[in-house]
Amino acid sequence: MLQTKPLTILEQLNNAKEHMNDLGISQLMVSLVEKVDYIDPIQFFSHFQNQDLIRLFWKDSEDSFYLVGIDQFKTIETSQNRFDAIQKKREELLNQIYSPNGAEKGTGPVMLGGFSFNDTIYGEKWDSFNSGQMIIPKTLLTVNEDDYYMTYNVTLTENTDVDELYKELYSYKSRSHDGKQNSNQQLQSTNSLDYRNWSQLIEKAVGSIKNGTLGKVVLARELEAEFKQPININDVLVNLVNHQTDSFIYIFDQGDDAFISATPERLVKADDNELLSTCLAGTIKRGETPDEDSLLAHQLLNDEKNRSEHQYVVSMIKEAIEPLTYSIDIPTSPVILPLRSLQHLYTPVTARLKESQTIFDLIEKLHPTPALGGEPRHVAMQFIEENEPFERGWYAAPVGWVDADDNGEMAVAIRSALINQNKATLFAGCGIVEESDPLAEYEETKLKFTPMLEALGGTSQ
Ligand SMILES: C=C(O[C@H]1C=CC=C(C(=O)O)[C@@H]1O)C(=O)O
Ligand SMILES: [Mg+2]
Repeated sequence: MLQTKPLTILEQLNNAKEHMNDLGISQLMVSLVEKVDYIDPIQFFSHFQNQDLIRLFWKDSEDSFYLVGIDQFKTIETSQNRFDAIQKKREELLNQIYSPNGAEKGTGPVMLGGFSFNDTIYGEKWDSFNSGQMIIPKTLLTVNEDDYYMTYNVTLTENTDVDELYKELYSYKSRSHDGKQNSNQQLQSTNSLDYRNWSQLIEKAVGSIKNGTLGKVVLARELEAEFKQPININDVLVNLVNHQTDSFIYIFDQGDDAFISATPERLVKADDNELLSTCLAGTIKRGETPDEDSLLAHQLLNDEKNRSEHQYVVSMIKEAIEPLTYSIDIPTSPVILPLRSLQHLYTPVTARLKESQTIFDLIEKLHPTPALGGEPRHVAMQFIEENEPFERGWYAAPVGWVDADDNGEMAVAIRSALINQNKATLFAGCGIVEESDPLAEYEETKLKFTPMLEALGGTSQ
């Protein structure tokens, strides 16, 4: 077969301008894609610090797929009915964007963003976050295994000078960047819900479980940490990439406020009509030695309380997905997913989707799973809203990306932090079932704070 040479960006721009003239319109949004040589995604992200630009970062849990989005080309936001509203606005927007290159997965008018845990979001801390925020960046780097792509999203008008615009697209290459590192970050203080209040909260939940109102509920606490110097997001990213290798890494950096997560939990991945989801619930620490480690793993696999926490998630995901699929594959028992400082019970879910559902339909069905909310879902959500003494914001909510062909992936933003200057608010929660003991659950949240606290430069809690 005759292989045609891919068009250069300049050729694509000229073609798009011609296309616009042919259509007789005065303005056209265009998504241009080119295959490029190796670019380090972490360095690329870091390059744009201190430029007042929104920066978005995504790494998948296999360490094989990265997206780095810089600046906003188009942003869609919602304050209510978040999944449905975003999907409708997205469709409208995509219909107007001309993508002359049949795009590779994760290139072209890709949207990156996230949602809040609840349908609405409140509180000063979360002022610059909406209940749904998806962004098509101006410039996007896509790394898929060994393939590298740049996407440029632009608006052409009658007056656009294509040669000028072409130069502008590449101007980022010559901008200098501030590579200063805060290697000696020092934690000054931390503040979180004290144990007495925590244990009252857990006892209340266990009471509701015993009287049959609830099956399971996930309760969390926030930890406010203050550092000596402003937190350097680039440093945090490097720490997370180095230490949380089996996690998704997600950053939504708006300059003054950044939300960061290094989460092992996938909500949903849509790859053509193949669906992947993950049941992750049930936790124990890692051992100091390989022997202790496997003893702990064995203990976790055979622990009734943790198995019950896990089973709620498996049953709910199965029930939610089954009607949408031709076939679904869920192993009958979980395996261990070891992370750097803790290990989880893990059951992968694979399914073949019946018809093309958008990733937002799937999120709507799945969020929140009983790994983040509880069972029954509405009762658990209400219990959380009435009893947890803080606003979850984007904690435990879907974050990720979707391309124009509906390929995409959403993780659940646990092991996360909201960062503002020298302050960070960290979040960690745990699944409460009938056998839950407040002290053990408190220790579990401590374990879950550790990776992010260490990445921020602190070590103690
Ligand atoms: C809610 C969190 O973890 C969930 C995910 C894995 C294991 C969990 C657990 O064992 O309790 C939680 O359900 C969190 O880290 O904030
Ligand atoms: Mg647990």
